[in-house]
Amino acid sequence: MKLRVAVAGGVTGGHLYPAISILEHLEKFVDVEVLYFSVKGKLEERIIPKIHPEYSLESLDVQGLKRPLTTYENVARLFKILKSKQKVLKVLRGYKPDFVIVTGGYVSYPVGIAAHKLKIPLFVQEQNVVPGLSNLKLSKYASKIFLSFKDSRDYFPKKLRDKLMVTGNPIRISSMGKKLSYDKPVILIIGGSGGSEFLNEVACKLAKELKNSYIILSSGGKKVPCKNGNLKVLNYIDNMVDYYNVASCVIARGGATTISELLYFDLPSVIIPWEGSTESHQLENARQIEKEGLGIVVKESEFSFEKILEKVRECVNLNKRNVKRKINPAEVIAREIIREVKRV
Ligand SMILES: CC(=O)N[C@H]1[C@@H](OP(=O)(O)OP(=O)(O)OC[C@H]2O[C@@H](n3ccc(=O)[nH]c3=O)[C@H](O)[C@@H]2O)O[C@H](CO)[C@@H](O)[C@@H]1O
Repeated sequence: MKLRVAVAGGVTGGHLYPAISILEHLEKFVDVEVLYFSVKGKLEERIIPKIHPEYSLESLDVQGLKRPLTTYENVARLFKILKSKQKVLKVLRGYKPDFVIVTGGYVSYPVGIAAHKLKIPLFVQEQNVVPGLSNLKLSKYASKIFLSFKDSRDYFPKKLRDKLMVTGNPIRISSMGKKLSYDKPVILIIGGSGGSEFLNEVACKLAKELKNSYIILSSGGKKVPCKNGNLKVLNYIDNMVDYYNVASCVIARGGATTISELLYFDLPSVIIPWEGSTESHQLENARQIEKEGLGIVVKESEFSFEKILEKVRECVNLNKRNVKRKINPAEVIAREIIREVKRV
């Protein structure tokens, strides 16, 4: 059986990697041909050609809506989204996918709406505890809505309850097959897929204090205000699993996909959610780490370096590693999609 699938979800790694993980798991069961709607100039246009050159990319010129939603600038942005819907409709009419998957972010909206208009089965996947606007709007057209956390159920209307499935967030971690090894504990600092200047500064201060550790920082290409022998700065890490494998402690923002990865790999962590995130959703994601007893959440507004230093020392000493194999939520989602598509 060969299935044609059209996908949207990107701009940030948090939306992109779950989509790729689902596609890779679908391929374990059936042949798939993939058309990916990307956003012009964004992360997916750099990553997909590198890891899946066989996917076709269809680039859309869209921008997300600013908050508060009632700003003048949003009129032009909304117009771009509606215009891109026409392009998506045309592409989907020609491509005739068997189904469409969206994993959120503003690019998902025109693609999901077009799928609904053309009566193509639509699957929505949400990473965050607090669902994103596009996914919420599209949920009423979806055949199934896959949720990462059960707390998300309350955000959807009661009449959609039957379509909701709590699966966990698909984990897509690339390995270079290269075993890294360090002779001191490794503290991995990731400011999400775009980096965080705030965490870059924290990394500098920690490197100065914790001489008996290596600090590895994914900086997102943002400014790092120091150079230090035990601080290794990478603009972007292509093989996260290799670094997760050697990390004793991870310091991160509250992006849902990073949080899910930390939970999946049972990595002790200190989470400092980005407070500018829409509806403070990063704080809600981060709380899941505390719920599982895997780490601690420190609010940026209550931040003090001394507190972080103390928490990082505790985190490095935790050494909690649950090596038992877990089922990747992507596998559950892939099986469910195939079951649904066969039913139609
Ligand atoms: C600024 C912004 O809009 N942030 C949102 C975005 O975050 P963002 O893209 O930062 O999302 P996450 O932290 O959830 O995920 C980042 C992903 O990129 C990967 N990675 C990261 C750094 C690196 O060097 N290499 C690498 O591969 C991580 O392993 C992870 O898979 O999507 C998340 C999931 O919807 C949301 O919760 C975040 O609030």
